[in-house]
Amino acid sequence: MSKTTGQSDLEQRTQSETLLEVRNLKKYYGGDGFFADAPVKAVNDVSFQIKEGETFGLVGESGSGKSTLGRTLIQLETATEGEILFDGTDVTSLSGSELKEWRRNAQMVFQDPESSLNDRMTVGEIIQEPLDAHGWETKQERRQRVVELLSQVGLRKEHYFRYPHQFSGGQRQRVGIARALALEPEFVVLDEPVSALDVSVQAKIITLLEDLQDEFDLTYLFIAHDLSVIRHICDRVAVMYLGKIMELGETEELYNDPENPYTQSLLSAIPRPDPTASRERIMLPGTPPSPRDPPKGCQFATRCPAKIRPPEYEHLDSEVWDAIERFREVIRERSRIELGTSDRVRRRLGLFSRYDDIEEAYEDLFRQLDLPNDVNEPLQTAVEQVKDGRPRDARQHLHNTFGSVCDNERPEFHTVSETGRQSYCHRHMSEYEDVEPVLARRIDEE
Ligand SMILES: Nc1ncnc2c1ncn2[C@@H]1O[C@H](COP(=O)(O)OP(=O)(O)OP(=O)(O)O)[C@@H](O)[C@H]1O
Repeated sequence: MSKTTGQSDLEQRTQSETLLEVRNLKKYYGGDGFFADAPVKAVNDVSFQIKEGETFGLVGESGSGKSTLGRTLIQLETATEGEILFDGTDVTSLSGSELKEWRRNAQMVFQDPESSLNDRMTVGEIIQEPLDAHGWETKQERRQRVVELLSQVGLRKEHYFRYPHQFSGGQRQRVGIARALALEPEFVVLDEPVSALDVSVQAKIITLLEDLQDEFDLTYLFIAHDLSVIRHICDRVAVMYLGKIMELGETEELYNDPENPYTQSLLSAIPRPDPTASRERIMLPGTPPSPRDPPKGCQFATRCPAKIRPPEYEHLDSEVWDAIERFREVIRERSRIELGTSDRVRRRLGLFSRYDDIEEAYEDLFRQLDLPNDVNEPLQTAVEQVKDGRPRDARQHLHNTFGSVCDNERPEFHTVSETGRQSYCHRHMSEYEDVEPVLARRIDEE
């Protein structure tokens, strides 16, 4: 990338061209066939752009869809729907030589250098393999290129004939990087490239990646669950949850002033050097829902500490509200279990069935709480419906009573800063209270 004097790297990258534009991308697994389960919605309608020369981060909990998104961008996976535009061409529709050319130009470095390198090949052969596959120049020039790559990633010529198992984790990752760079790609997906390494080695590999980016004008998609690594290396970052992007913007700004309740919760978990610093840890209740059955409204609705409530429950104690949300989670899970034949027979004979433990769940969650009538009645109705073998009705009943816009409608992306940061949350609409005071109140209550 050419540099203009007086501008920081970030300023230049902000102004630079879009390398890749992702539009409404979906990647579902399974779900084909009449009797199949619902598909796993690993990536569920995401749109963003990656600029030339930047490092774009993807962060989020395990299972949020980061690797699937990375693999789909370089066409190791076929997109279910949507577009990935590179130079105006949709790479999801490529085939034959055009697809081969895109695969040359877009490479991937994997998390685990242990298993991603073939232990029966020498390091030289491993790095040379993509050159051979693409018929790059002559055999002698390929050998020469490998020697050059070894030196570029900080290895030596004599390493050519060694085997991966003779190398340390850091050295193996250098081999993985050399292999990815062999065909001079423009775009590299780095999928947790340092998470399997010791901390001291991590720093060296990150420095190497930064140096290589400058030297070869590379654009990176950097995937990690480690928030500190992302903060260190990425210009911009997208925070993912259950297949969706929740917030996207410049890294420093997003880390200093997160706007989305999910980003706030995620960042609050980073240990702070100063224990008296103001940000309190937000404990997320429950577990992420199944990606086969994601919430219909906001993906984060079932766990959100700033969830919008129906007006009549606005002032309900947070402890009671959280217990209602957990109870809804239990019922949601019940409604996904189909009772087997023996369980159905047991129920008909009046014996204990898997649905009967709903009373226990109710007791565990609400025993110690003082429940107003307009809360307890719908809960009791739901308990009876589950015991009666109708968990789906119970789920719907609780949805009708306690559901809000967060359960019913997908949020829009809202611009939440002057630099154009985007956040996916209903609370950014003027008719609702902002996220910040709601979370502050909750933390005070705890
Ligand atoms: N080949 C596959 N077949 C079926 N489901 C899959 C497949 N690959 C991923 N998934 C599912 O897709 C969802 C997203 O997985 P993915 O690996 O992309 O998440 P991730 O954020 O990268 O998590 P991790 O950090 O644990 O790798 C998960 O629910 C996962 O189980």
